[in-house]
Amino acid sequence: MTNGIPPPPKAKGDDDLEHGYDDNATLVNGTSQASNLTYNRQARTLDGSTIVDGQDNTKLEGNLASFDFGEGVKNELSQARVSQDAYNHNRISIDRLINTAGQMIKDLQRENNERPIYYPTDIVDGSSDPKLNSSKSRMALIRQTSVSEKKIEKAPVHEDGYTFELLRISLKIGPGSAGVSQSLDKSAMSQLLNEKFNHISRHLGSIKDRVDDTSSKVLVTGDLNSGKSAFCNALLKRNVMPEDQQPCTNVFCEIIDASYNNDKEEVHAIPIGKTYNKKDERTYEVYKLEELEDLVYESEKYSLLQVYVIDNRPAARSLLKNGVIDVKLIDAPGLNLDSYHTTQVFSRQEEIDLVVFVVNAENHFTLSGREFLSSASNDKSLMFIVVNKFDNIKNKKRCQRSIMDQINSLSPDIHENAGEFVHFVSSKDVLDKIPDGGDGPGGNDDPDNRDYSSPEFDHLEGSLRNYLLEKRSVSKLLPAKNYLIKFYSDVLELSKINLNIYEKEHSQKTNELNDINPSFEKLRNASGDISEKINKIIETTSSEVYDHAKMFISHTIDNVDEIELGIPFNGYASIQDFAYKTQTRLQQLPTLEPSVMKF
Ligand SMILES: Nc1nc2c(ncn2[C@@H]2O[C@H](COP(=O)(O)OP(=O)(O)OP(=O)(O)O)[C@@H](O)[C@H]2O)c(=O)[nH]1
Repeated sequence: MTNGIPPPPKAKGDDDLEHGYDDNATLVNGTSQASNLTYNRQARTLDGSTIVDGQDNTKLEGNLASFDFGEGVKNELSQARVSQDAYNHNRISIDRLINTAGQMIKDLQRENNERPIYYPTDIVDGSSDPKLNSSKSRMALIRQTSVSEKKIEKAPVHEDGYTFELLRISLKIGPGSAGVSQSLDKSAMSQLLNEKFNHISRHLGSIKDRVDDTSSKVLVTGDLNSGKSAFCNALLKRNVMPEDQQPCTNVFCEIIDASYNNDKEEVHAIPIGKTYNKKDERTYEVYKLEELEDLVYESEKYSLLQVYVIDNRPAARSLLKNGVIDVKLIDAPGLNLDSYHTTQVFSRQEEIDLVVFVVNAENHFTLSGREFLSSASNDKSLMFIVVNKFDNIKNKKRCQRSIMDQINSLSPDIHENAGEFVHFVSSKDVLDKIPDGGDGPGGNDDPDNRDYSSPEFDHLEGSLRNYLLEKRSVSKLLPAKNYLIKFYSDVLELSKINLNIYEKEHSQKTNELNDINPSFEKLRNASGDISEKINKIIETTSSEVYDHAKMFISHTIDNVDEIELGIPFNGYASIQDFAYKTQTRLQQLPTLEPSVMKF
């Protein structure tokens, strides 16, 4: 077979890595923590009745005993629902905190532009560690820890012992240059701080995308004919994928909820060499769902089939789309020499949250299955093992014991948590109970009156949902939480430092004010006296001027008829002319003129 696969999708944090941002460690840590997950939930490892006769396999007994298919399993789905609610609650809280952080950054930047925020530059020399002082010892350390020299650079520590993480401003400090930072003026520091804020803001945006992303990919792989397609159908409660006794699925099939395709059920076949872009019809060919039967053989032509199906189940039961975790199932071709490498590469993609390995209960682990399991990358080492066709097995206990022994030698981690990760099921039994059409658009299924119940399969589904939720919490919510903790502690520390400085400045200014207060009081009193005197002078002067002017005007008015103006009065007909001439004459009188001008 020549199965080509699309290039592994770019991890969402790659952009940040390309830009050399220092906070990717948070995200990388988050991811790596996922690989260290141990699943020791009480409910799964309770000791109880033994269904295996093993002698030295007490752990196995415990794990298998945890296959409690009685009352406990009946609640598996509702437990998953509770976990989903809890996850959703945490996701919403983190979402809100991201929004608040974004707003806080805007406020800080506004403040920083109006009045530069103080950033502590009294940095203790980070190279003071004697281990790092000589070049010889530095090299030894590098060799010993096999990390790059860059990674062992120490973060600058501030005087009060706090180390900024996200708001760390890397200033070149080395022996003999301890004063470099002090020489940076306030505005240069505030600019550097603004750049930091911008970067954090961008990073918060990408974290938000990750937190809001509800899609999860589950790769279903396993030996040829082990029942991978039947298992996918059993999960979907619907016969979507073609099944056959002969090798059948040769092309990777990604099963997605039809809501991602305008609620249309169809298959998008992506020719080898093309990269799928749903918006660009030149990158794929469209087929009807019924044509899937033929398409799955076309491995020479297609690298991937995007299968859009409608899942009519209520959101809480739907695996493909329930708003908390929307699962995309990938039905892989059976493992053989041709497909082995391709499947390995596929399983390592960052997007794949979980690998489900389907084993045929009749054959146990084949060579390729054993190889796949033992060489699984660290991150995907915790995979689900579905031992299918268990209905065909007569001596079930012997089969279980033998397969568990194989698992123990291949992956002790999985064996340790077998109750969660190993499932003995019959996909056929589940499918046999589904009415024709299942939950598809033409299905005659009444979602409220179904009886698909298969305790083993319900348990498997519940474990699967729980694992995806926990994995998600670790790979998406935890890094976001860590980042937010760092952000808020940095901002808190910066605020404390600034508050401290402003309080100091405040008390210094208050002291200065207290010092100059007596002189100020003296001056104020003196100025009060002076202004009183000035007022008095103004008052007496005005009243004198007023009296004098009044007296002068009265005198002039009293004597106006005594002044010979020499203007004849020619009767009332020409009184206007007489008045005008009199006024002109009066103005010309030398004695009156100065007083008229003055007032
Ligand atoms: N008895 C029984 N038969 C099953 C079960 N699951 C699948 N089968 C049958 O096994 C055969 C192979 O099933 P598929 O689902 O096509 O297997 P597959 O692993 O997808 O096959 P390839 O993709 O070709 O590797 C079919 O005839 C199924 O009906 C099961 O749980 N019990």
